[in-house]
Formats: sequence, C-alpha cells, structure tokens
Amino acid sequence: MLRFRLLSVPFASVLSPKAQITSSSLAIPKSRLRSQMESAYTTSSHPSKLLFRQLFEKESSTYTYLLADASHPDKPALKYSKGSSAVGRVAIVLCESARITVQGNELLSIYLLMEYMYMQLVDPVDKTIDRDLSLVKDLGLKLIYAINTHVHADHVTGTGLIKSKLPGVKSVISKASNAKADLLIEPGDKIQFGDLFLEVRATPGHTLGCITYVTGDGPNQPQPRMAFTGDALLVRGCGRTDFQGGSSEQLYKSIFTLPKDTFLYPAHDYKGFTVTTVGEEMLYNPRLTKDEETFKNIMANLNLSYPKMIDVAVPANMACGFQDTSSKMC
Ligand SMILES: N[C@@H](CCC(=O)N[C@@H](CSS)C(=O)NCC(=O)O)C(=O)O
Repeated sequence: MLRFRLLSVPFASVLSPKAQITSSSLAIPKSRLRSQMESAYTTSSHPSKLLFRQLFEKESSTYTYLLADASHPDKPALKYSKGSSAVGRVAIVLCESARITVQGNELLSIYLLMEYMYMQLVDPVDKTIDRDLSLVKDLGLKLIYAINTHVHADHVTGTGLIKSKLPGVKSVISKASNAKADLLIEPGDKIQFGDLFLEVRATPGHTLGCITYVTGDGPNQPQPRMAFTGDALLVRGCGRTDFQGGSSEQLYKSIFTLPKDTFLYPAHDYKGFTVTTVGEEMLYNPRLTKDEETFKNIMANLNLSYPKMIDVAVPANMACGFQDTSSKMC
C-alpha cells in the first residue's frame, strides 16, 4: 500500500504509522532527520516537495492533515493571496478535519483536518492537539496557520488550543461560516506555502460556509492534485445536510464542481477508508451515483441522530478559531 501511494502521488507520500514512529524517534540531529524524511516523502527529480501527514482522532473519527513544502525548510514566510493579489505574509498554515492547517517552515495543515487538519493542521481536534504539536516539533516545523474547512458540530476544534500554546499561529475559516478567525477566506483565495499553494473553493451544503482546499494547478505543484473537503464528500458517503444551513441541493452541485482525478481527503471516516477520488465516488458512492432528486430524497431520510456534542461544539467552534481568552469552552 505504501509503495502504491508513493508511486501514485509523487509529491505527497503518506508514511505508515510504523514509519512515522520510527522516524520521529531517531536520536539524530534534526537537520539530518529532516533530510532523511524529505527523501522518503518525495521524488528527487522535482524541486517542490510536499510533506504530507494524515492524522486521525478516533472519538469523532476525524482526520487532520499537515502539509509543508519540504524543499524550503528555512524559508520563513507563506503568502496569503486575496483573489490574485497578495495581501499578507504568513509563515505557516494548519488545517483541521474539517481542519486543515498550514504550517510554517512551510507547513500547511488543514484542520480541515481541516477540516481538514488538527483536523486540522487542516481541521485540528482539541483532543489530539498535544500529539499534533509534538509531530510539528519533531519535524522541525513552525506552525503558522490553523485552517478549518467549516464549523464542526461533532467535536471542538483544536484551533483555540493551538493558538493558546503557539500565540503566533493564525486561525483560518471561511467568511461565509460567520465564525470568528484571524483570517476569513473566500472562494478564489490562495494560501501559499513555499512554492506550493492551496486554492479555496466553495463547497456549501453540509453547512453554509463549507470550503474545500485544493492543491495548486501549475508547474511544480503536486500531481495528481489533492482536495481537503471537510465533510462535503466522504469516502462512499457525504456530509449530512440537516443543520447549520445545510442543503442537499447545494451539496450535490458542490461535489460535482471538484476536479475528477483529484485525490480527496475527507475530514471524517467511519469505515476505515483514508482517501478516494471524485471520479471513484461518481462510480461507487451509493448517494452520488443517483440523480439529484434521488440524492435529495436520500438525504432527507437519513434519520441520523444529532451529533452528541453539537450544543457544545458549534458555539465553541464559532469562537475558538479566534483567540478568545475569556472563553471557557476551549
Ligand atoms: N455520531 C456522531 C455524528 C456522526 C455524524 O453525524 N457525522 C456527520 C459529520 S460530523 S457533523 C455526517 O455528516 N455524517 C454523514 C453520514 O452519512 O454519517 C456524533 O454523535 O458525534
């Protein structure tokens, strides 16, 4: 499996848990460790090297992703572009699962795992912050951003905790989510880390302000591209649409705007899957292989119970992406 991934994703290799533990525990200087890890992550024929980690939090079944441009380990800044013009410089991004994070020394994570991120380093999760920040430290990275794909309902984002432990880190979420954050992003924005970047795309439907982060399209960017979709599209499933401004009509349309061959990394998985593609889901996803009317009917009759933490998680996540020292919830 590992070999397959390395060959299929030349810029974004995924190390097995065993390989991660082994690398992190080596008693060798950080610079040498980083050099060893870089060569393990990436091909040598290309100047841009994506360092990529997929991290899991088992209580809420949430993924957080960590991304970095390993070819520029000492480059201090990432650039955040509003539309086509640069408006600021940032050093790192982390996303959350629904968390993604962009980190620095060029590390981008989506607490996408987001939600991507800790879900974040895209989508970071509060319960795994110590583990995730320990990994960031082991890799010698400086975390700049904690990026979220949306306001999660099933767990509290780790963004607030990250900001309290690393005060320089900036939180990121979509403007459409109406949440607080240091950076409120919109479709078309770009988050650059080293020579790599993420594009921001609107993928509403699970919630009002859901966004997907897609790796750049251009020279020296990872191929195939990678998308951190939060809860919009799950492997053989999709996010529910029955609260927080959800809409099955919007979700159906959103998903089909994503590039077909892009690797899709979700914020959650409840069955043991880790990655898929939009094209694969169009063939095998029991909801997305249906026409729009049938999809809407399926979504209206899921009969899922409300997430256990929704009453705590939503208010906390509306504020915790923002440094709010008066909040007791974080
Ligand atoms: N049982 C969990 C919540 C499970 C759930 O509702 N997951 C969401 C994403 S997190 S809001 C979802 O969209 N699921 C889609 C599906 O088809 O399962 C809890 O109590 O926290």
